[in-house]
Amino acid sequence: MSDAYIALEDGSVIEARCRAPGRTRGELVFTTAYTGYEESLTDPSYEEQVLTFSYPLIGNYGVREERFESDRVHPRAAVAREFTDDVAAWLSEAGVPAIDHLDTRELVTSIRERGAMKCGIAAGEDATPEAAKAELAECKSMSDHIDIGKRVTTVEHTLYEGGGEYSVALIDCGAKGSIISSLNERGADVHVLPYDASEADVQTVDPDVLFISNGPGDPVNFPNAQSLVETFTGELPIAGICLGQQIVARAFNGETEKMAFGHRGVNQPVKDVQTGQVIMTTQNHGYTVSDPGDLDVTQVNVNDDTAEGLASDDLRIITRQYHPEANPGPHDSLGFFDDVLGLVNKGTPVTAD
Ligand SMILES: NC(=O)CC[C@H](N)C(=O)O
Repeated sequence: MSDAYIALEDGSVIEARCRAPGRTRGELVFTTAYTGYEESLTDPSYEEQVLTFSYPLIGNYGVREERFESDRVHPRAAVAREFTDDVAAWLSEAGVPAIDHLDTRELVTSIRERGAMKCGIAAGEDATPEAAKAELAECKSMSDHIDIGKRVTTVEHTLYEGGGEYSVALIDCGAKGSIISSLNERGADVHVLPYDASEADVQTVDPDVLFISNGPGDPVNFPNAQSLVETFTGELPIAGICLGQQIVARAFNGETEKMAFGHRGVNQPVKDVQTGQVIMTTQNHGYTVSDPGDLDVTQVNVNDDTAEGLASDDLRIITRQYHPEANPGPHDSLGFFDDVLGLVNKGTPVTAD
């Protein structure tokens, strides 16, 4: 008798071992990253998702809080071939179900073939296949989580000081901590503002840059951040990462769409359209910019040609679909933060009339 089950949208129910008990549901996604489980498990972009690690052994270098990207675990559950006791204890304490001892190669293959699926999990002494199926029956699609921003944003304006050379207003749609520290390290004070901050809230901090963070779910569900971009275009340089790129694109008449299974890993090759240079990037997204609207596509994914970087030189706008802050992952793209702050000294654009 197993003590854990995961029920998938394709009708299958897979037996597993309980490593942290509980019942839950979410969109089943996978990451191919072989390191960085602490960063991924605390990345707010995974809210409402169940994270499967394709790398088989998760936890082999322990659990250290200084590597966390936020103050809590965000995926609703975690799945691996084998979790170490450290990770199992951490997730148990956090109240986040974890299951292992299942064939994650098979699971990842079926996500690749069918696309990200809804799933239900039951783990613990009283777990049954029926309980996992009952969770699945309650699972909403990612786009239907219309209030997802509220669950991951800061409640109030918080200042992270970085020396005061620049001032950045970061609209927190579920920001990773290392975006803040990457800006702090370059001399920028970062004012983290709630995802529903008003135009006046932004004006109050008198920023040099408006920055839209990463975050979970469908960019359609972040209309306030989109209207801030529309309001401050031309007035301030604007930057965005991941969900931030998608929101900025939508503000410029662009479109976003859901991908089959998304990009989640630390070895996604990205090519700069102008220079032809390829860098390795960290990614975690299930939506993509299908139409850049009035912005230029400056970088593309080498595997599938999707938009990885957008810009408008005149309007001082620069975004990335991948995670330049890495954590986990290669540091090829840290220069993005220098480029963003470099926009400040370019001065206000001359508007054509
Ligand atoms: N990391 C992110 O910001 C994720 C963006 C968005 N939630 C997506 O899945 O595409």
